[in-house]
Amino acid sequence: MRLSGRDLRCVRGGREVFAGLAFEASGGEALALVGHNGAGKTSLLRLIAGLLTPEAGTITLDGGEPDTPVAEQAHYLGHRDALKPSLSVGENLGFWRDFLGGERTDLSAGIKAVGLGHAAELPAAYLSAGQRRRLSIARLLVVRRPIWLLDEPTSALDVKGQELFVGLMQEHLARGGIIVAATHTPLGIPVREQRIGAAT
Ligand SMILES: Nc1ncnc2c1ncn2[C@@H]1O[C@H](COP(=O)(O)OP(=O)(O)OP(=O)(O)O)[C@@H](O)[C@H]1O
Repeated sequence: MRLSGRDLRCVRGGREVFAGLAFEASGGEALALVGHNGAGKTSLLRLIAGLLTPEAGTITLDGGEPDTPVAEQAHYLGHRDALKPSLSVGENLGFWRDFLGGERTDLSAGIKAVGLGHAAELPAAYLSAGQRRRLSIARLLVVRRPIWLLDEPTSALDVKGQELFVGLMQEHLARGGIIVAATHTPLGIPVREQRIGAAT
């Protein structure tokens, strides 16, 4: 499997963020997008996730589902944890599983995998920042998609949470998955760096 972008141009608020951008990531590989604040790392993740439309260029996934858009073969873990505060941890995860079209599998394994087994019944409104992030990460586990798009994924995670997430990323890569991450800090796994924008 290979995810690639060719000659991508991104414009936001009438301003060109980048142009002529190319990238490539193969199955089992993690690509770390690096660059200064405002260089366009989040914008590139959002282009791949189908949340922004490129002004030019193409994004393709060779070896994926040919009739399914790339965006629907990717998970996007953004800055904000999209949770419904009045729903419990388990209900939030169930909502996402159904929304993302996953099979109606047991959610408890996903909840336990991110260390939230003790909080499954708790409303999301009561979760700490790190717990919210853990719940968002559980989404990646309950619906399997080959591409993980991660925007500063370890922010808010404590050391234990970071170690746990490293293990989950390693498992994803070992299954032939692809990770593209925007990060200012090391991810904790081997990565290939892709610079966005000029070095400063
Ligand atoms: N909704 C928006 N409307 C207009 N411009 C935007 C919008 N969102 C982002 N931008 C601009 O697009 C540019 C790229 O932003 P982006 O968030 O992709 O950068 P980044 O490399 O992820 O930065 P950081 O390291 O600070 O997270 C910035 O100049 C930003 O101001």
